[in-house]
Amino acid sequence: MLFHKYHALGNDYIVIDPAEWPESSPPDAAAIRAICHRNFGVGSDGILWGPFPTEHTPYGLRIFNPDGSEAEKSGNGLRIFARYLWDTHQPESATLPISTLGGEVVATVHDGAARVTVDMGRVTFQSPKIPVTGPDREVINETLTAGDQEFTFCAASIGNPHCVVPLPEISADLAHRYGAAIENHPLFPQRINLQFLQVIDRRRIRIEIWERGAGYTLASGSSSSAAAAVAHRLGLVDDQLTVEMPGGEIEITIDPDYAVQLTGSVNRVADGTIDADLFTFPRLP
Ligand SMILES: N[C@@H](CCC[C@H](N)C(=O)O)C(=O)O
Repeated sequence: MLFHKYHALGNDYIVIDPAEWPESSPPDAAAIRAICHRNFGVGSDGILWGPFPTEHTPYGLRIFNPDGSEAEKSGNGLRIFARYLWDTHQPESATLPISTLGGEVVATVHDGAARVTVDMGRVTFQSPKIPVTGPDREVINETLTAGDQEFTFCAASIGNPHCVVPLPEISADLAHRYGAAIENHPLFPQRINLQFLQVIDRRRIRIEIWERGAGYTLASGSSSSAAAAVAHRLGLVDDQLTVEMPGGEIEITIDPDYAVQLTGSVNRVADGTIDADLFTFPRLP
């Protein structure tokens, strides 16, 4: 059972290639939780299962969170997967069409594979598409209560769902304190990824992230895309900007139709073998 570990700005993923796995289906939720566990497993912010052939591309990808749930899209997961394909599958072109549950995207590997760009698709703020409960509307500057605090938020989807909370100052502590309550808020029937957003200037924002199914992470590509698109929609930033996260920086371009392109580094960490003994531990905390 081979695995390949990469990180994109500290957002780490394990690639499991179906061609190297003993079963034809991906590991089940319990096995995913064990593999991703930071103490009892290999440790990662998720699992990338692919490539497998689809109707439109040889590069099908399924993305799993460390709690065993499946995500529609992941910006850093896609960038890592493109780098994995480049490292191991000898693709004819550095531009790779990849199919996810959240739609088809195109990734481009460049700078000797040190950096990867992904055309993430279009951001929508429309409630049924995210989804957010209540009437059909753009979810801009609404309020929610989490624990002891009321927040003004915007919601967006770029294939997967995001809640963006703009504030004058942000901290990792905010994400840790309110992340789980907002992820599981009744407004969001499929749960949600959360970003606290601080606008530095018209070309730079900072975010702190709480990911659905993963918790606090050092970086997130779809979160960067959603937060940048919200900041642009609110008129606070230009259409080209840098997103600062605890793990590093991503460059974003936003088209007039809110199609988002993101670029940043990807690093290869390790190739290894998962031992069957990992799955025998009776109960993970
Ligand atoms: N780290 C990712 C997002 C992964 C999926 C997310 N947790 C979800 O459930 O939607 C990224 O880089 O976009």
